[in-house]
Amino acid sequence: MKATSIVVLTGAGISAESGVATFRDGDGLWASHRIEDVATPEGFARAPELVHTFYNGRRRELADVAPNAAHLALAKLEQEFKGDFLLVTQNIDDLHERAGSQKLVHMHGELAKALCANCGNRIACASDLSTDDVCSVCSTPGHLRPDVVWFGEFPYKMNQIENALERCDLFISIGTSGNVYPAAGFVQQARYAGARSVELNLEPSEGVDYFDESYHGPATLVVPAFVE
Ligand SMILES: CC(C)NC(=O)[C@H](Cc1c[nH]c2ccccc12)NC(=O)[C@H](CCCC/N=C(/NCCC(=O)O)S[C@H]1O[C@H](COP(=O)(O)OP(=O)(O)OC[C@H]2O[C@@H](n3cnc4c(N)ncnc43)[C@H](O)[C@@H]2O)[C@@H](O)[C@H]1O)NC(=O)OCc1ccccc1
Repeated sequence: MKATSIVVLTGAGISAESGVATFRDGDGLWASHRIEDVATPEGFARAPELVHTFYNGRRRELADVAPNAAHLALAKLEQEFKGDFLLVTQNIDDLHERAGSQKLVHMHGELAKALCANCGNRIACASDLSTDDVCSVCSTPGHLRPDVVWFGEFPYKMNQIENALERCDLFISIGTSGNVYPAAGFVQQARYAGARSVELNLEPSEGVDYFDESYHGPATLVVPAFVE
């Protein structure tokens, strides 16, 4: 792999063949749920039970899915690549970790964690959350929420991500539709830094014209083919 510093961005498409729903495909999450109700702080304030049901369901599903060849190919690339490497995922599932990825940031949070909206305490979360749950630090009930970034909220690890984008000479975007910012703007930031940009996706994304190269097909085929 002719590169000295790589940034990889992944979206729901990389987990689709593992059986994790995407957002915008026909049977995607946004086809059966309103973003305003389940993925905004306002929605959580209005009807926290509805939000807990949405994320509890997605957390339970993780027990029935496993990393696929695309997740495994990225973990192998990370291990073998001698240069700087950062995997930035928009996904809140834990399939990258289970595939062995370590140089990984979840810019939109993780289902495997809960956050107290009152005191900011973070805890590991492997079971359902409810409004009866009490924070072990501030001992107040009803403030524990999924540790995910909702619309209108600031994504996580943005400084680390932007530093890596400024340094990278290869930017690879996998399984994302390029609809949601700031992630959808990373390709421009990488190009501005002089990086070669590559899209690996089932179909052309919203931002396909920003990429130097694009290879379209199922992630389990195009990702191993590109990184090996
Ligand atoms: C709708 C959109 C227009 N709105 C936004 O972008 C908003 C507002 C906004 C900010 N800046 C803007 C600029 C212009 C316009 C709007 C904005 N952004 C925000 O609110 C963000 C916070 C957004 C985070 C929201 N939370 C998510 N997820 C966590 C929760 C949860 O998971 O429930 S977003 C969620 O949807 C996003 C899109 O999903 P994708 O992963 O791309 O999935 P999708 O289904 O859309 O596409 C799947 C793709 O895979 C492909 N595919 C399918 N199967 C396969 C397959 N088998 N193989 C390969 N590919 C496949 C398909 O072809 C498709 O292309 C992901 O980010 C995902 O995490 N916060 C913020 O901006 O803070 C301030 C700021 C500004 C600048 C700099 C710093 C801070």
